[in-house]
Amino acid sequence: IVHMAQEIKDKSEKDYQEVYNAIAVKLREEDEFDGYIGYGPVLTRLAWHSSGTWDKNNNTGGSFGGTYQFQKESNDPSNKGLHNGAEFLAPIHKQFPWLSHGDLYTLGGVVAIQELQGPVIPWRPGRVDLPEDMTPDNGRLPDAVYGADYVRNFFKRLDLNDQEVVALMGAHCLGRTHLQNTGFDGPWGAASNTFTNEFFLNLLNENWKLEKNEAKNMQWNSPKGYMMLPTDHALIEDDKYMAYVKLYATNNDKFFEDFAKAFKKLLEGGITFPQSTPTYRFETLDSQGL
Ligand code: HEM
Ligand SMILES: Nc1cccc2nccn12
Repeated sequence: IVHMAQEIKDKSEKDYQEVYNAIAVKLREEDEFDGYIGYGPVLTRLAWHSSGTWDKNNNTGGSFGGTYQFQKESNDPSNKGLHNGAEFLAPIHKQFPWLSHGDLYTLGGVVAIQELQGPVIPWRPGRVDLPEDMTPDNGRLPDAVYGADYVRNFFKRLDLNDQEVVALMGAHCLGRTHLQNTGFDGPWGAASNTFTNEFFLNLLNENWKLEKNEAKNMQWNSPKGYMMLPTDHALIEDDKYMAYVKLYATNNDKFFEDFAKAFKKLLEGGITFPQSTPTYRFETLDSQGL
């Protein structure tokens, strides 16, 4: 299967910056969601989950077709809680009906990362809505209970290597786990809505204890009230992953640079873009003085 992005002839950078700004203003205004964490984290997770269904071996799934809009995909148990992000974006889709669902879900993640003071994520438009019968099966997203070998093998299907996997996992600096969504709890300490390299600093500096949580799942907890999933902790159990954890803990610029590249790659998995498609680097509200 080839997913060829369509050439968008009648929309300019200004039009897409207008969509970016509409999402960013709504994000700034609706700050009370999830105990004043806001919608940034769940929008980031929605962009990742709508892209993470891709299978490089047969080029099915991925962000191209916007199939998260169909219940078969949004009701995947792996997607529990993401409806909050989709409901946040619904009015944006009404305001800009020319934007495809695939472009909407991925752009939402770009806005979230950039407005939470993360790196600029280069982004290309042109994803095309696919019919419901092209929705990939459930079960393509990762479980949290396994170790390094599982993580490494899982991300091979998304064509992502050790360095890209560690960089991307840094997005777990955002938001929180919710017992009612995934059976993981915490952090009891302040959950963050600012994009930093603290995930890596916490991994290296906290005193982690493996404990059974209220949902009978094992998770790593620290005295300061932070938590890590088994798949998070796996990054300091494996020498190859550990080298990148240390790199990103000590070099925030390198983390930002590598995260931006890996997140773009994740959001574009399986898509062929025409040579003529521009790559947009959007301004944040702050940098526009808005
Ligand atoms: C081994 C791979 C991964 C696993 C097993 C995993 C698992 C999880 C789990 C269990 C949660 C808690 C969800 C909830 O209870 O509401 C979560 C949250 C989150 N994940 Fe991941 N994740 C993985 C990779 C990623 C990647 C690659 C990204 C983005 C680049 C990401 C971004 C997020 C964000 C932003 C949240 C917070 C969501 C919120 O606060 O509502 N995760 N993840
Ligand atoms: N915030 C958050 C979300 C998901 C996973 C995770 N591990 C450590 C922190 N964290």
